[in-house]
Amino acid sequence: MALTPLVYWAQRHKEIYLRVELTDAQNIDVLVLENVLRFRARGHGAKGLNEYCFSLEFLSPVKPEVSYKSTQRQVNITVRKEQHGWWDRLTVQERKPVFLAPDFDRWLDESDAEMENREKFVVLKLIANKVSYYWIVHLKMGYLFMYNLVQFLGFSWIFVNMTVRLFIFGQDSLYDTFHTISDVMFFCQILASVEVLNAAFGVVKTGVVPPLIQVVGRNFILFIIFGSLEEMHHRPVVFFVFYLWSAIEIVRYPFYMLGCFNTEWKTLTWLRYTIWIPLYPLGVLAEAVAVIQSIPIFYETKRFSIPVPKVFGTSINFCYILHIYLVLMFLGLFINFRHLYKQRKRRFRTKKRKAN
Ligand SMILES: CCCCCCCCCCCCC/C=C/C(=O)SCCNC(=O)CCNC(=O)[C@H](O)C(C)(C)COP(=O)(O)OP(=O)(O)OC[C@H]1O[C@@H](n2cnc3c(N)ncnc32)[C@H](O)[C@@H]1OP(=O)(O)O
Repeated sequence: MALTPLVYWAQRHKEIYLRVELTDAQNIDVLVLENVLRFRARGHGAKGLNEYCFSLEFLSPVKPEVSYKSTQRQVNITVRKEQHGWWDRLTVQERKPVFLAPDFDRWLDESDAEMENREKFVVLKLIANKVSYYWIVHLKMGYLFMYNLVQFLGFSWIFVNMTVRLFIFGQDSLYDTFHTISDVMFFCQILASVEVLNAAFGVVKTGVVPPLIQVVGRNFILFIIFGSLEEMHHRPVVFFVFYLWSAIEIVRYPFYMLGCFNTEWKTLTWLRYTIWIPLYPLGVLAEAVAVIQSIPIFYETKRFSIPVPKVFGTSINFCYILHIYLVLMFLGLFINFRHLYKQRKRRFRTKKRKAN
């Protein structure tokens, strides 16, 4: 006659765990049919080596798929509940079968189980946060690296091209800079607007005003003063402005590229935070010369003149706006010069502290 083994049980919100006390169990047969679990196996139980079996009709619906694992000491069975929830007891009949007892090794009451679930949830959330943080950091790094690489290639092309042409054609090269370089310069400067967005959205750790001044300032010169006035295209001032702009960028962008990998090359860092000292005032001076040279052209051609109501005259000549812009340029130079000076001090102070 088949005997009944001792069975211990515990539950979670999603599962039922059964531990059948049978050592070296063989020919195990477990199945769930119409919410009734039937177990049969041969092994060493309370009555020695024998055929053991039992059946349990569950309190609430369970999934028909059942999984079990046999170890030397016991058979562990897991049954999944059809609906997540906490059961008052295991079986339909109120009286507990005599072979069934709580598994105190795994026993949790409802609130403990909820706590366990919550802990699991918190751990999973932490893992998910870590994974998404990892992806965000790597995406940001990849994006910044590609951006800086493209700018570096663009400005290197400009700088090398202008230098080679200067060596080959000498002074003559100063007169056709716009025609040979402007397309790439337009591309790089339009792209540079991204730097304002990077600062605004916290992609890089810097204020919005310095890049905004730089982008607005340069694009004003490029599009309004050079781009819109054919008369300016052949002026040597274009050469000086483009050369000064690209001279700093072929240092700045590789510095950022290394920064994306938390790497630095001391000489490059020094150059990035030093050569702006002569280059920035020279650059703004060259831009001011360009603006001053463009004033008579705007005055004569009346280009971009702003129409006003008749009582004030016919229009405001754009050259008056340029006078105001000249003042703004030196204000902008002052703001960015101070910003870069602070960045330089911060950079070299931290370096010194790290060295100590
Ligand atoms: C409000 C509008 C008003 C308009 C008025 C217009 C007036 C215009 C007047 C002025 C016109 C100026 C025109 C420009 C002329 C010239 O350029 S002349 C040539 C010489 N120029 C220069 O030397 C300036 C070069 N430009 C710059 O240095 C910058 O553009 C800057 C905005 C002036 C300063 O850059 P900033 O990002 O603030 O400083 P950093 O120290 O370099 O960076 C801070 C941190 O951010 C990280 N970072 C920044 N950008 C990137 C990036 N692209 N990729 C990766 N990381 C980046 C950087 O690594 C720093 O991080 P930490 O290292 O952790 O500190």
